[in-house]
Amino acid sequence: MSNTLEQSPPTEESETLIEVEGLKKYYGGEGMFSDPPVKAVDGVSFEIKRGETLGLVGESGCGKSTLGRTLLALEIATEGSIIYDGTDITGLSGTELKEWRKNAQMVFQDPESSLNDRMTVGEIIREPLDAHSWKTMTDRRERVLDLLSAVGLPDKHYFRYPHQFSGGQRQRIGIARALALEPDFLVLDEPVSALDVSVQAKIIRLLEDLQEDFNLTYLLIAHDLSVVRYISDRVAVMYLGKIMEKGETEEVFSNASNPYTQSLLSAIPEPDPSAASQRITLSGTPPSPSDAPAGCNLSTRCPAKIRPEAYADADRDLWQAIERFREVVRERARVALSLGDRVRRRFNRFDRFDDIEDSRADTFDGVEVPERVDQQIETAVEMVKRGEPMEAQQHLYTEFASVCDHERPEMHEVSVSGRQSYCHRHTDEYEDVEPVISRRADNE
Ligand SMILES: Nc1ncnc2c1ncn2[C@@H]1O[C@H](COP(=O)(O)OP(=O)(O)OP(=O)(O)O)[C@@H](O)[C@H]1O
Repeated sequence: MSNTLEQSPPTEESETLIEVEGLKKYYGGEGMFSDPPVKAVDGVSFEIKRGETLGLVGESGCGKSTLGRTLLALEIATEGSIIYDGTDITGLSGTELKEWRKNAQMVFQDPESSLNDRMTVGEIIREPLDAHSWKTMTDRRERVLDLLSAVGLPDKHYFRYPHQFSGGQRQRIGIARALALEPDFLVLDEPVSALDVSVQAKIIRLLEDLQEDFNLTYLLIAHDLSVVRYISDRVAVMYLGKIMEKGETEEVFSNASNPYTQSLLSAIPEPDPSAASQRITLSGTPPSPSDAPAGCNLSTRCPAKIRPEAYADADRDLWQAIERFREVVRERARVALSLGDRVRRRFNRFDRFDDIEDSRADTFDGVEVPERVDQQIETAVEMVKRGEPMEAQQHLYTEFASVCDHERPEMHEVSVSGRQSYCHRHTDEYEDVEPVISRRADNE
């Protein structure tokens, strides 16, 4: 690589480049009569050290891209701080923000749509330099040529158009453009997931080489856990806007502590079928980020959920049916009743929720239901039928809820290297995650 790409001489630097504290990004919900906000990122804290790669994993919709965009100040944080090299960037605006933006760039998932097909490759890579009036036109042209060579593309591509290239080449162009202003930090948002497997390996190698050459710091967002494991120094696992576990990559992959991480990792196919490990499934579907549970975010699906004393030894199928039924009632409680509904309710003529009987039959089909449970369910069903689903929800909550439903866990340190996990079970008061999950898998 030529001298024009050299970084400025090292100054006295702290080891941490980015420190995020209590960061939230909510969409909507500001108006008095508006729907509740979408809590895409809901209070996350972590740091990224200079020159390292932090992998960010989690199911689709858990808030990874929003977090990445907020770190680049492409979204305005709702709350919390992002200290970048000593400066809180959530307070920047105008020229200060424009100036700061040189430091941090994004590489997008889809090289098909992220490049402007009407511009030549040279213009695409040069655009950020033009926007920042970087040096002279001749310097800019030279820099683009250096960047092309840095990402493994020949000079002759300068005057071609993106549609003339393969997916891998287009991603190289995207990377060159992201590097144009000599950033220290890149958010790589699914940088290889749209590419063929053979091309993926080459792009990953390129990203590694560039990181070393320019001492780059990466946040790597990816759903392919093997890519994350390969390239990341540390990993953060997200679920419904929260970080559930974070720590050194190998530790998280080989010895996860959080029930969510364990479930996510158990879905990776085992290369050696004889060593088949247990698949840990989460029940139900993820709640909406505009209606997250009040306690632990995972409480509606957790395979290691703490149960109230009276149900500690309940059969797994029975417990899952109870949780599912609570979800059914919760859904009914979300339905806004019309004026007519409310009048009918007043005159005991309300029948809109009579189908709750069918839902109950479906949910408990084939499950042996003890009398105590049956009575509680019956009371709740009657309440729902009367048009009082919120009361039914509260009734079930009183009988079946635990600390997981009503209290947010804390981040607990779970290893000597400082790995942290967000779960009530990491306190002395409760049994550890592991034995609970395996006992429940054996159906107790
Ligand atoms: N501009 C927006 N306005 C409203 N809601 C949004 C906006 N952007 C994202 N969301 C919502 O925020 C939540 C998190 O979305 P986000 O794209 O960050 O998740 P993700 O983990 O990156 O998902 P994926 O892996 O599918 O890209 C989703 O429920 C999404 O619908």
